[in-house]
Amino acid sequence: KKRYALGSRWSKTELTYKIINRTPDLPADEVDRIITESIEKWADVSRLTFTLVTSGDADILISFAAGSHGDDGPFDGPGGVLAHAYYPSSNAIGGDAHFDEDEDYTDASSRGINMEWVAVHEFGHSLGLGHSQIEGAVMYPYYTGYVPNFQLNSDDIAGIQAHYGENVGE
Ligand SMILES: CC(C)C[C@H](CC(=O)NO)C(=O)N[C@H]1Cc2cn(c3ccccc23)CCCCCCNC1=O
Ligand SMILES: [Ca+2]
Ligand SMILES: [Zn+2]
Repeated sequence: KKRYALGSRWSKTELTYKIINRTPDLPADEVDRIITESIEKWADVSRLTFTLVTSGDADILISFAAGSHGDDGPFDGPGGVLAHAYYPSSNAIGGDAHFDEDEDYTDASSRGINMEWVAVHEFGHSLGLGHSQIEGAVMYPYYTGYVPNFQLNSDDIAGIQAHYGENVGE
C-alpha cells in the first residue's frame, strides 16, 4: 500500500503554536494537555521543537468552529469530516488546524471522537504530511475509533523524518 505522502515543509524546525479557543466538550486544562501531547509526538521522532505561545502570532493556530468558519472549507455538522489543517506556507493560514466543534471530543473513552487522535492527524498536515493508505497510520484519512495509548505508526515516523530528520536528542 502507498505509504506516507509529503506536502510542503517548514524551512525551520523551531515552531510556535497558539490555542485560539477550546472545545467545551472537555475541561480547558485537558484540551491544552491533549494539544501539547499531540504536537510533541511529532517532536519526539524528529528534529522539530514546539513552543506554546499565548500572545502574538504563531506558526500553527489551533481553533474549534462549526459550519462555515471563514475559510473555504465549511464543516458539515456532527460526523462526516472531523477536522482539517493547512500545509506549511508563508500565508497566514499555513499550518493552521481547525476542529469541527459539532463533534463530541473525548479523552480516554471509546465514546465520541478521540481528541488526541484527531489532533495528531491534523498536526501531521500542519507539518507537511499528506494522507497515508496504511490503515494503522495516524495519517490514514479515516477515523477508525479510539486506540488506548496509541503511538505513531512507523509510516508516520518515516514521513516526518523525510521532512525534518531524526531526533538527535540533546
Ligand atoms: C482522520 C480524521 C481524524 C480526519 C479526516 C479528515 C481529514 O483528513 N482531516 O485532515 C476525517 O474526518 N475523515 C472522515 C472521513 C469520512 C468517513 N465517513 C464520512 C462521511 C462523510 C464525510 C467524510 C467521511 C463515514 C462516516 C464516519 C464519519 C466519522 C469519521 N470521519 C472520518 O473518518
Ligand atoms: Ca463534522
Ligand atoms: Zn487529513
